[in-house]
Amino acid sequence: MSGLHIKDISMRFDLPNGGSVQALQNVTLDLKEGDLMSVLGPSGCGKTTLLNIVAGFLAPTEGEIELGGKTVKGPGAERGMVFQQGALFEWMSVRENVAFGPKMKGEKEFDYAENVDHLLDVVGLQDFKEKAIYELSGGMQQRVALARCLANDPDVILMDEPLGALDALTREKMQGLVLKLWKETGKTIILITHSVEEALLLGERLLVMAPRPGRIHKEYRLPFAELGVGADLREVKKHPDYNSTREEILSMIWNMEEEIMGRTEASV
Ligand SMILES: Nc1ncnc2c1ncn2[C@@H]1O[C@H](COP(=O)(O)OP(=O)(O)OP(=O)(O)O)[C@@H](O)[C@H]1O
Repeated sequence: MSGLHIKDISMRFDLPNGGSVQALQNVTLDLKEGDLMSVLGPSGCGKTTLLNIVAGFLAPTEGEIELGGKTVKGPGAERGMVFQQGALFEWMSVRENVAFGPKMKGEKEFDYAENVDHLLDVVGLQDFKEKAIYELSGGMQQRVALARCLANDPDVILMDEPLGALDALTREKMQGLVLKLWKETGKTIILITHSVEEALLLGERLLVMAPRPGRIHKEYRLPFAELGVGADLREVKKHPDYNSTREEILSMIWNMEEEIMGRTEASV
């Protein structure tokens, strides 16, 4: 893969009442192989729309996505998606869920079985391979979702609030796992989150988006993801720049939301 290029993307949704919503306007972004980017921004700033366009689920009104020199024209195995709730196959075992992609590609079990076992070990599910999905906790289900995504060996992993439904402790453990997977696999990862703390920890690049129209507001390059690999994330949060960057971003998003509220109240 020679990089992911988001080239001057705009997205307008036409509404049934004849109006329209400009969900994204002129978004341009280049990611190189192995980049870990988190995306933050107030509700409605187009984060999910952007991810869906990169995934190929939506075609932009203007602009294009290029991955490895090829224009994205729809979904493809080189882009894996992890959702907030695992979107797993409830009736299959953990192992069957992870093996699903390679099986659908027509690979022989003999060829993929070892990798599936390895991935389940990597995400810490070695003792749960034969369990049914409904027997697992939310955190474990997200581990399955990560392993299932990796089993397809995508170049780019797109995560839409992957840890948003988890309790605080499980979420912290999973943040460590995301960092470990990023380092060990060298995949390019884009992760949407509503948590400023999570965005700081899981973004060596952190993108703040602004709404109406959805656009890039500011990008940060941060040391915390690199420092967090294999480390205690609570220690990373003691870095002298962590709190100041968090406060800066919180104020930025707070001000955007105040502005939206002001506009909404003025228009009532
Ligand atoms: N299918 C659609 N039809 C009409 N409008 C849409 C559609 N999808 C998204 N929008 C609008 O586009 C804008 C961006 O939505 P999007 O879901 O991408 O934002 P977001 O930043 O992911 O929000 P949130 O943080 O609340 O999930 C919003 O105003 C939303 O209402």
